[in-house]
Amino acid sequence: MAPTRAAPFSDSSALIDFVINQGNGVKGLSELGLETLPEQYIQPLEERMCMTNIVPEESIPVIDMSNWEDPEVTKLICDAASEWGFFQIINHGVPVEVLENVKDATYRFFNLPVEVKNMYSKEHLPSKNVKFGTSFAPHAEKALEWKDYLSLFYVSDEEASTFWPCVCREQVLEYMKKSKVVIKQLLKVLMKGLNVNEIDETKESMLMGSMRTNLNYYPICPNPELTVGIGRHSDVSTLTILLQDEIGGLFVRGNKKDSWVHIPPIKGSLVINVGDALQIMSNGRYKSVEHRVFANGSTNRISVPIFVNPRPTDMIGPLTELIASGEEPIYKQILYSDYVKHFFHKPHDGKKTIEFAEI
Ligand SMILES: CC(C)(COP(=O)(O)OP(=O)(O)OC[C@H]1O[C@@H](n2cnc3c(N)ncnc32)[C@H](O)[C@@H]1OP(=O)(O)O)[C@@H](O)C(=O)NCCC(=O)NCCSC(=O)/C=C/c1ccc(O)cc1
Ligand SMILES: O=C(O)CCC(=O)C(=O)O
Ligand SMILES: [Fe+2]
Repeated sequence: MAPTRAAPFSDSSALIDFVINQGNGVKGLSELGLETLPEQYIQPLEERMCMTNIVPEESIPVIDMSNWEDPEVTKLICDAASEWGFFQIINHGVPVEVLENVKDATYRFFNLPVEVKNMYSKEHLPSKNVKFGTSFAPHAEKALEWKDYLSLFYVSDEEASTFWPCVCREQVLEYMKKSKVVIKQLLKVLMKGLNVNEIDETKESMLMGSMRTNLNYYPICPNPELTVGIGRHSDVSTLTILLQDEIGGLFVRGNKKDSWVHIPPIKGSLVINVGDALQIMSNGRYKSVEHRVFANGSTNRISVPIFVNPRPTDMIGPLTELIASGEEPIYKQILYSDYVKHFFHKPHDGKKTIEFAEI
């Protein structure tokens, strides 16, 4: 590790150049051994961890998927999706070694030399489906987030073998493939909870027509209390399947006013959350809930979400079955790629994205 330095950058543009343009990311910053957090990462007071009202006595449901068709289990799933928007699943059928392999692969990717990782940045790769980046929307954010990521949009195995980094390709593909079984089970249960008993081809495309896996890397941070790993947001997916490591730091908005609830790591479990697309399709019945990730002062952390999405070309809106049964639609029909573009073009701002779809 380089000797400890307080402020190695002459000005703000030198730091931005190092982190974003040269592709060193926050991992590069972290490895400089900075004593203090660069000011670009200092979040407004209200977004910081010290201002957060954490409720230790609450926790999201943990659901055993062994008997996923049992009415008691299906009720737990539907209730969790409408009350919390988040739950953890155990005995979900995705082999532990598949999960361990994808975590190892995440470290392998981020430990590559900067020049190699940089080949996967937007500027350097001809494919739009692979993106190595940092923070969320660095050109639009007032304060940056302490996170680097690799985002992999799945098109086909052939496309992946051409463009995805070979150090993680097979492991991510296997993780996606093995997760599909439990994704289908969850969607079947959630649709049944809305009295939608058949998932035909059109509906399957709307629910899970495209998938994106992100490898998130949150390096050790000086002054973690001043910044965030990821700011408050809800996902724009239908469902997100999240693998986190044993470090912790993911918080979800609780049911009490202004409260936040920690999602404790459980070995072998997966965190499931409802995204905006499912909130829209269920006409508000299932909730996509704000969540955020704290920065950590002593340990690197990784997480690997699979975002299960409609296809970019799908029109999404409240399901016809719900409207036919007499419900008043609260969301309009929108082109899914317009919704996602709206999300990516602005900094994280909690639950605001969904206003784009409101009538
Ligand atoms: C609308 C997309 C995303 C892009 O369309 P495009 O017209 O080809 O436009 P660009 O590729 O130029 O991307 C538009 C902007 O979004 C940015 N972007 C394009 N994917 C990405 C990307 N995965 N990451 C972070 N910027 C991106 C991209 O860099 C660019 O930023 P900028 O150059 O500043 O205009 C299109 O690929 C699409 O419809 N994809 C399929 C659906 C899809 O990916 N859904 C997303 C599910 S992801 C999700 O639920 C949550 C993600 C999330 C991620 C990070 C968080 O911190 C929190 C949550
Ligand atoms: O790192 C985590 O635990 C959560 C990541 C997340 O919310 C996201 O990538 O959308
Ligand atoms: Fe998220």
